[in-house]
Amino acid sequence: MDITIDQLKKVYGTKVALDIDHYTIRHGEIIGLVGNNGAGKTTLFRLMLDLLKADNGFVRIGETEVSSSEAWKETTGAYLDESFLIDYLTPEEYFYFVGRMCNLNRQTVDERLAVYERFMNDEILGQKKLIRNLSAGNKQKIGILAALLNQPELIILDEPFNFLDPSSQSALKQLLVAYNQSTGATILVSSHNLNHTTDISTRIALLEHGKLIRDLDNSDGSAGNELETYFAV
Ligand SMILES: Nc1ncnc2c1ncn2[C@@H]1O[C@H](COP(=O)(O)OP(=O)(O)OP(=O)(O)O)[C@@H](O)[C@H]1O
Repeated sequence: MDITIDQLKKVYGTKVALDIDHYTIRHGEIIGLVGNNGAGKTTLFRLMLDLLKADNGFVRIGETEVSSSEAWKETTGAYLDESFLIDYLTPEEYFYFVGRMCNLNRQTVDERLAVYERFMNDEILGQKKLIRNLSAGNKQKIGILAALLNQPELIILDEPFNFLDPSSQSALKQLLVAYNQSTGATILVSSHNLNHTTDISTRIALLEHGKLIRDLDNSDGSAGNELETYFAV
């Protein structure tokens, strides 16, 4: 299922937050989205998830414009920020709640989470703590795992390495690449960490001031140097 972005524009007052003429993401790609603060990364993800109304243009997932149908939600998993969580629930309650929305029983939820034991590192399940009392890193992990629960064909993660310790960052990279390879899913990840981005991405999109200024093939890991040079200036 390809994703098509066409003439997509979002403006706040006089500020152009995003202005992309055309961009296509092919099914199975891992796209790394990089760009300095305020470049438009989160705005792009919010438009892709129909959390924002575009001033012009559209995002299509497969044949469906995201703003005109809900069907794509069944095959899309996303975690952008803490607003995706329900902070008065325990992690288990939250996962079961998300599971129920996807018609997954508790046993299936438990089985699917068990695969990510290393990533959870004994700090998520069985803690008898509400999500609001967990560390920023563990909240981030809960959001990412909830996004994966329904085994989506498309995963969108905004700065998923934020707040994670180095071991968890490494575990997340392995987890995402393994998920992509075993399911053929498309994954979009924004990050300020160029090394992590180049480690996992097959293609890298560089956004600045709302414009897509580079579309770099990284299937052979070659985009790193160009990115280092660009950001060093
Ligand atoms: N609700 C809003 N009202 C006004 N301006 C906004 C709003 N949301 C975003 N912007 C502006 O749009 C631009 C793009 O913001 P966005 O959050 O998408 O960037 P980003 O690349 O995700 O940045 P960061 O790396 O800092 O998270 C910025 O100039 C930002 O100030």
